Amino acid sequence: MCLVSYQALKSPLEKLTEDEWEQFMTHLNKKYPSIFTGHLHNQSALEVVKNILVSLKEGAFRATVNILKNMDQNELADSLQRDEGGMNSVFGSTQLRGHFTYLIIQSYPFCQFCEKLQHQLKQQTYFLPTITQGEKVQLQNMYIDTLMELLSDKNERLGYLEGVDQLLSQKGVFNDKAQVTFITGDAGTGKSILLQQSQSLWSKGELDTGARFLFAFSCRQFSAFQESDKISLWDLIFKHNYTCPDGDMRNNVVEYILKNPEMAIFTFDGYDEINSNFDQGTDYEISSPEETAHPLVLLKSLLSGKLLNGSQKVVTARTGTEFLSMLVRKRVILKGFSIDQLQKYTDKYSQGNEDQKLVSVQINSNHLLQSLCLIPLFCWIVFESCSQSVEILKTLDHGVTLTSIFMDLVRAFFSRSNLNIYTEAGSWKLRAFAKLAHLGMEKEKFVLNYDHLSSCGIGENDLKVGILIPASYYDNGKTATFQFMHLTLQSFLTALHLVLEEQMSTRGILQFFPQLQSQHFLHLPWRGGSKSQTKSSSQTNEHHHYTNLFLCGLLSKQNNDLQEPLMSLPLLRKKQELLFSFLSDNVKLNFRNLPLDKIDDGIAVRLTHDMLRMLRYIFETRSDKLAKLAAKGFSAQVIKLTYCKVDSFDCEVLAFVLQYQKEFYCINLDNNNISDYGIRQLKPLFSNLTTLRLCDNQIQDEGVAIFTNEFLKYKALKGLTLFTNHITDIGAKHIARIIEECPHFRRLGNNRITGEGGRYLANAIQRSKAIYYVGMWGNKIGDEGAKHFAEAIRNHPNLSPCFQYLSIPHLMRVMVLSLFLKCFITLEGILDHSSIQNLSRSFIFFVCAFGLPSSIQTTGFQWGSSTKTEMATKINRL
Ligand SMILES: Nc1ncnc2c1ncn2[C@@H]1O[C@H](COP(=O)(O)OP(=O)(O)OP(=O)(O)O)[C@@H](O)[C@H]1O
Repeated sequence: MCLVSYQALKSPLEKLTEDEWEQFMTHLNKKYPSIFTGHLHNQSALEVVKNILVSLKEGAFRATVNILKNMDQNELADSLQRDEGGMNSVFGSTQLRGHFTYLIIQSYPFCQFCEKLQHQLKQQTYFLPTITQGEKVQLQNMYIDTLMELLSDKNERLGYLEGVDQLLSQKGVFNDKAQVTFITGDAGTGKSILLQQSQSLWSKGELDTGARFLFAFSCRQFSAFQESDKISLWDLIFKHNYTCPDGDMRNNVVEYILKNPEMAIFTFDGYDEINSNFDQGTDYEISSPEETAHPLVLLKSLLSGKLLNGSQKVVTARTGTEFLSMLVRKRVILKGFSIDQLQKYTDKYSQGNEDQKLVSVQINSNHLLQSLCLIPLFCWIVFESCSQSVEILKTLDHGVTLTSIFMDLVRAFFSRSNLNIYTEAGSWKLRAFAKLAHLGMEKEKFVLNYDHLSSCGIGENDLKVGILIPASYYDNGKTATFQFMHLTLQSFLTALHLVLEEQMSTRGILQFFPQLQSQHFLHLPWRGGSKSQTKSSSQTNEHHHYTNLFLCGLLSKQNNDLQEPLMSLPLLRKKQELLFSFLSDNVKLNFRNLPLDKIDDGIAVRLTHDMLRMLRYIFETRSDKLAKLAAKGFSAQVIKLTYCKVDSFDCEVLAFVLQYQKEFYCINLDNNNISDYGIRQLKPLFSNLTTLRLCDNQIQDEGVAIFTNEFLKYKALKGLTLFTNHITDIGAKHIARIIEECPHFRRLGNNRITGEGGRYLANAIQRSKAIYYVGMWGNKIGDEGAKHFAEAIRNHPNLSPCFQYLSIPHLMRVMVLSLFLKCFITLEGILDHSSIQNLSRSFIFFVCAFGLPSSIQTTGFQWGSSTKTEMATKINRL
């Protein structure tokens, strides 16, 4: 049986000619560079098939079929696919392949460990965390891709990963020499789950890599070691994480990895959680996996490539965590669910369960909740809490806040153990967990032992509440250790401790705000700074930011009913007043006298991500006074929040503060992630908006429909820029209405507008007397759309002779058509060096007929004299 499958893979390859074989090997090596580490040539089909099978296992057939298809060897690919289908149906794929892989393993002893590793990872990654007792949710049933954006080293956006399988592919690599794929994202955007999914894919041979070993670590593990601990890399791997008996097998694996380090992937989850108190000396690194050192030194040496140079590393961290940029090969930013992804998630969650269907309906009908749920963690909390208690479901009707959904989560945990936080026993237990969370947060300890637990009054029995989960696998179960079910839950309970603790000095509640506390930053010397350097608040501990946010929520007057049963009213008032006066001092300090810039749209004030965080604090308090105070600081014509990591929930925050800005103004939100939900939250601001900039923000047609209706109500809109979103012809129809009624410039480049949308827009342009600018590059309006545009600009009072921004092929078409229509246009389009190299004959004829365009604006490329010379040469060659 196994020989059949082996033959099945080998025989089509043997049918390739010599050239085709070379081609096959080139494709294989390009796609899976780590399958062959030595010479590619002169490998027999037997060797190649063995290697493909050992590396890609269950994915071997699919990979070979894809490569054959890419080579246009469709017949061979089809016959291979038929063979695979036949074998699957006759023998059952798992059994057959398992048996076959076993035979292969006999000739590669280290593969026994690979198999073991795969099996272990398969088990480790099988389930998703859940609070519902006894019920386990399979990752593959609940996993939904999130938005995984690729960024360059200069923060330029490079597009999105289409699936987790591409995580280690060449897509988005900007530094081939570096070895770390660095994934960042806000709390709960799914970094750990992304790793879990990629590990699961690897164990099934479905990750786009040929690596044979994957070792997964949680960075928390590194903080659990004592400062004096020293171990070798092999011990860290084989004794602490993945048991491999000493002797032949281990020697074999070690020898193989040493020879082929690129065959090993190391993943490190939660780099932001590394305890900063360790200082191992700036330059101390080791190069031998046999050498013993503190595990943090091992980590540092692995990431820098000093140790096992060439091995692949994947690191996840919260947004804003420092990391030495020269080590980064590829950067991925997780942005949570898109609207469609959220829909898929809620559909999956509510399958077959009536309560959960109700939650889904709630989410769909509550805009604020929808925005919150774009963060997978928050969505998960809402579903989990509501499945525990119908009471909680009812609370979603009222104003939902980040703090309230975490309070619901805690109540859900307690109700699971038939405890109520407002009874004496329940409140006592709640305080104990809150005290433990605070103890850990203060010491940056995320792995806690029995001593810590008992010092806070938590006994073994309390573990069944589920707030704490075992972390002992970090130490092979030798000592029992625990962690909070999610780090954000630890942040929330820490804030709760600050509020409830009577002994705590009132000043003590502000201890995690950077300005009042001696700054306690995450620090590894080689992260790119030194301990002595002063850092901005964005570099402070991310977990403290969440604690502060929850503190603001818990002390909000709106949440009085949450706290009142748990503490004395005078103490609550005292703490509320202190926080209020602290925040208002801060607002005065940070938002008054902000530097102003003069830009095209007027006098601009630029808000930073740190300021946005302060606004989030204010929003969580729901204090109108603070919001008014902050709004005073933005009395400029333009409020700029570009590249500020504004998401749809932040739009509610902005609306809450900017509602007090009564003058007309422009808001620039380019390059954020606000989506249609964000547009909905911004609705209260549209009456005062004269210009709205929303480039690259995941806007779809629904969002366009919302602001179109708003803008048409007030007719104050002058500028609207929307390039690089997901607007289709439906959105174009809405925008056509805006063009007719609010005639100023509109930028619509790089959307999904086709000929039909082109027609709506062109007709609107024709009717609009005052429009003077339309940007359309990067759409697909085609010849049909171009024809309508050419007609529209003929004799147009403002757009002739200035017509702009159609993508190059369309620009050509418009120009040629315009010539026929005898409409003279000035070329002012997107031209870069390569497009000039490829200038079409029609363009050259155009130039011959009319001379060089008088004004050419280019993207990142000036129409300089060398270009003109180049043009002249081309023309002379005609
Ligand atoms: N892609 C996803 N599909 C389905 N559920 C997800 C996904 N990503 C995250 N979740 C849900 O959100 C929860 C939190 O995700 P995760 O722990 O990965 O976030 P994180 O970004 O690592 O957070 P933190 O920075 O706080 O550690 C998961 O336990 C899971 O229930």
